[in-house]
Amino acid sequence: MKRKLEIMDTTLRDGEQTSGVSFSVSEKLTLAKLLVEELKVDRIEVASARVSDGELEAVKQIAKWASAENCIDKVEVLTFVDGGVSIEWMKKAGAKVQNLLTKGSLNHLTHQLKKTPEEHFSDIERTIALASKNNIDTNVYLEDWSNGMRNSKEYVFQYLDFLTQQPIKRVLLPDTLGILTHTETFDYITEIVARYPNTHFDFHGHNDYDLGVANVMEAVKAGCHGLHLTVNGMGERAGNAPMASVVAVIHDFLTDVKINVSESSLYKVSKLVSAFTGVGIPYNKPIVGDNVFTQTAGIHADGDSKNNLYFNDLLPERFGRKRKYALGKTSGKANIQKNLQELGLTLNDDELKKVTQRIIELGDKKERVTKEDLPYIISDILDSGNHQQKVFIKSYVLTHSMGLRPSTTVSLEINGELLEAHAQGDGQYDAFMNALRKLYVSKKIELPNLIDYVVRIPPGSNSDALCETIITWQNKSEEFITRGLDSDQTVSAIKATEKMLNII
Ligand SMILES: CC(C)C(=O)C(=O)O
Repeated sequence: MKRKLEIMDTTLRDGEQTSGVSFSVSEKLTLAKLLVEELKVDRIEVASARVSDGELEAVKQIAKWASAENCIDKVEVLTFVDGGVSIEWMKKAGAKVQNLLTKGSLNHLTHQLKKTPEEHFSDIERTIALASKNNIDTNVYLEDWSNGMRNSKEYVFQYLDFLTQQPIKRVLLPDTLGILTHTETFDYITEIVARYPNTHFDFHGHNDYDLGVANVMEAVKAGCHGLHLTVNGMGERAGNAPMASVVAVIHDFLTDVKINVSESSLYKVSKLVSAFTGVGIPYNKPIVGDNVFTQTAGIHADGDSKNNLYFNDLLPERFGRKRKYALGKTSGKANIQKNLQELGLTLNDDELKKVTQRIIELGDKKERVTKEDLPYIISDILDSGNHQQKVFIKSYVLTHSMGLRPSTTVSLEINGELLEAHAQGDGQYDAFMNALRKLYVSKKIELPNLIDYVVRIPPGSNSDALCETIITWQNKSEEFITRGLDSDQTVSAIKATEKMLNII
C-alpha cells in the first residue's frame, strides 16, 4: 500500500520572499483557490503574521473563502514566539493553523534570541497553549535545523524530546540555508523518523546548491511525511524546491508514496504565478519552461517518427503541454515536416528543400522561425518559383541621416547587362524606387505605379524572424500584387519590388 505524502505549497509565503515580489490581496486569494481547488495541494502557507495590513486583509479573505469551502485547516500562517501577538493577528484574520517559527540550531538560539534552550522551550510551550486555547492548531518550524543537525545535534534532540510531547500537529524541518547534500538529508531524516515514529515531519528544502529536488527526494525516501514546495521554485535567495519538478519526480521515481497534486494543472499555475510576480520562467526550467518540450535537432524529430526513439517518460501531454519542433539552423527537414503536418500542409521534395534552405539562411542570421511563419515562407518560395528571373538586384546602398534627404544607389542586372543609378526620395524606399525609375527611363520602360503598400508580421508568430511587405502595383489598367519576406522591413519591400521587375 502506498504511503500518503502531504504537499504544502508555500508560494504565497516563502515564494513571496523572492526579491522584488509582492502579491496583492486579490492575487493571493486567486492563487490560494487555484492551489487548493485545481492543483490540489494538501495545505497552503499564505503569509507571515504581523507583516502588514495588506497581508492581514489577504489572510482574512482566504480564511473566509476556505471556511465557506470547509478547508480552513489547509490554510497556514507563519507565526512567531512573541508573547501572543501573532496569535491575536491570527484571530483577527480568522486563520486556524499556525506554523510557529522557533530555533532549530543552538547557533541561532544563542546568537539571535540570546536565550537558553530551557527559556526558549518554555516560551514555546506558552505559545502553543495559547494557540490551543484559541482553537488554533500548531505546526512548529525548527529554523536552521540543518545546521543544527551538523553542529548542535544534542540541542536538536533535546528540543525534539520536548516538542514531541507538546499538543502540536507537525514538526517542520527546514534546510534554511540550503546547505544539505542529499546524503545528509537522507541520514538526518532517517535518524529523526526512527527516533520519533509517532510524529509527523515535513521537510522544507532550499535550493542554494541546486540540490532542492535531490534533497526532497531523499527526505521522502527517508520517511518524511510532508514536503514544502513553491511554484517555479520561488523563494528566499535561490528559492525552494520547485513544485513541478518534484511532482514529476515523485510520480516517476518514488512510486511507494502517493500525492494528490494534479500534474495537468502545473503549467497553468506556473504561468499565472509568473504573470502575477513578473518573474519569468527560465526557458529550460523542467516541466514548465518554454523550451523543455521542443526538439531542436533534426535527428530527434526524425527519431520521434520512428518508434518515439527520443521520448522519455516526461510526455508534455501529462502537463497540459505539447511537443514542439524548432525551426532553425540545425532542425532539418524532419522538424519542418512535423510542423507542416500540424498545419495540414504537404510539399514536394524540391519545395521542401527550398523551405529548408530558407530556414537555414534565417538561422544563420540568428532569426528564430516559428510554425506560424512557415506558410509565409512557403508562399514566398512558391511565388518566386512562378517567374523566370531576368532582373536581379545586385546591390544597393540606402542612406538615412538626420538633416539629409534619404538617398539610394542601386545596381541591377537586366538580361545580363549591369546598370547603376543614384536618386534621392522622401524615404529610403522612395529613393530606391526613384533610382529604379531612372534606370528604366534610360531603357524607355515605364515602371508600374505603386498603389498600395502593406507591412505585416505573420499572425500568431511570436518570433521576430519575419516581416512581409505586400505591394499592389498598377501597370496601365492592370493591377497585380507582389510580396517580399525578410527579417528586415525595407529588404522585404525590395524583394517584393524585385518580383515586380520580373513580372513586367
Ligand atoms: C522562515 C523559515 C520557516 C524558512 O523559510 C526557512 O527556514 O527556510
